[in-house]
Amino acid sequence: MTAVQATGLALRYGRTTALEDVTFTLRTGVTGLLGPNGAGKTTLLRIVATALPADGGTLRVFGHDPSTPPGRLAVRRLLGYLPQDPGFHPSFTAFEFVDYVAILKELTHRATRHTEVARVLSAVGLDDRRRSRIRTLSGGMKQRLALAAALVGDPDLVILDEPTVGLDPEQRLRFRELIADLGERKTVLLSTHQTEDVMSLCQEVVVLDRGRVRFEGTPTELAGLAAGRVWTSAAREAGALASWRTGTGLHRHVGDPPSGAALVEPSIEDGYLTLVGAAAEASAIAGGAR
Ligand SMILES: Nc1ncnc2c1ncn2[C@@H]1O[C@H](COP(=O)(O)OP(=O)(O)OP(=O)(O)O)[C@@H](O)[C@H]1O
Repeated sequence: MTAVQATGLALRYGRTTALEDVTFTLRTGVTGLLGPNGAGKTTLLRIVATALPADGGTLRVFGHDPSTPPGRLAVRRLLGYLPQDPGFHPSFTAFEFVDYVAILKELTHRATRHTEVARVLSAVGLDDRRRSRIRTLSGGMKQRLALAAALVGDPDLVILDEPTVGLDPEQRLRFRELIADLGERKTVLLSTHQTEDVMSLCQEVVVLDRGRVRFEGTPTELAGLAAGRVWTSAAREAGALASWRTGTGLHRHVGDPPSGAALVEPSIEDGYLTLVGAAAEASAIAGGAR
């Protein structure tokens, strides 16, 4: 079932074009949103989460149109959103904060609501900190608290803006399990800079670059963009789109391989670099030609 259909979305901040002609579809499962800094990911998530109206294009969330007040309300009832900078009241306890969000989400029956708040706090591993004041929590704990708030009420669409930032490896693993389970039943849109998150969690991936969709497909298809374009060698090679020294001491390169290069299996990161690196190179050439 189509959960979100975005067609030709556009948004400008003054003279900055943040999004242009953005079209994509989300269904049940986890979709990763990748893109360089400033690509427009947060802007897009805010639009889908009804926190920001688009300047152009159409958006349907479970058939509702968020550009109308009743449509917006209907979408908000089905939505959980973890923004990039969640605002916390530092003197609330963890429990009070999630309980407050649950009230806003119209969970009016006190006992049922409290059971639900306890459920999501437990799901993010904050059982033992439920009575702690938010100001006493670590950065990673606050991130998990924001995730709990996004999950309260079991929403059908969950939008997560860089949810793994600040999580330690164990918590990241736990987060992936939680989101993978959620993706069995719900629609999850997840913005991240971690290609590992995409590899281990996402059935679909959308790559944004400079406000435009550069790719929409599966993680395997994204990796496939770099097929025949990744190689290793003992020394750095100047002609590659991207090169880095790996832990083994070998240099890994993405780009046009020289003849006889030792080709290796591409990863999602290689596919992403092929896409974004090629676009950056093309715009540099276009800029240079002017
Ligand atoms: N409130 C704003 N006013 C003016 N320009 C903005 C505003 N918010 C974002 N921008 C600009 O819009 C573009 C897209 O920004 P956005 O935050 O959506 O990107 P992003 O992909 O989420 O980046 P990051 O990965 O760094 O979080 C950037 O050029 C940014 O500078």
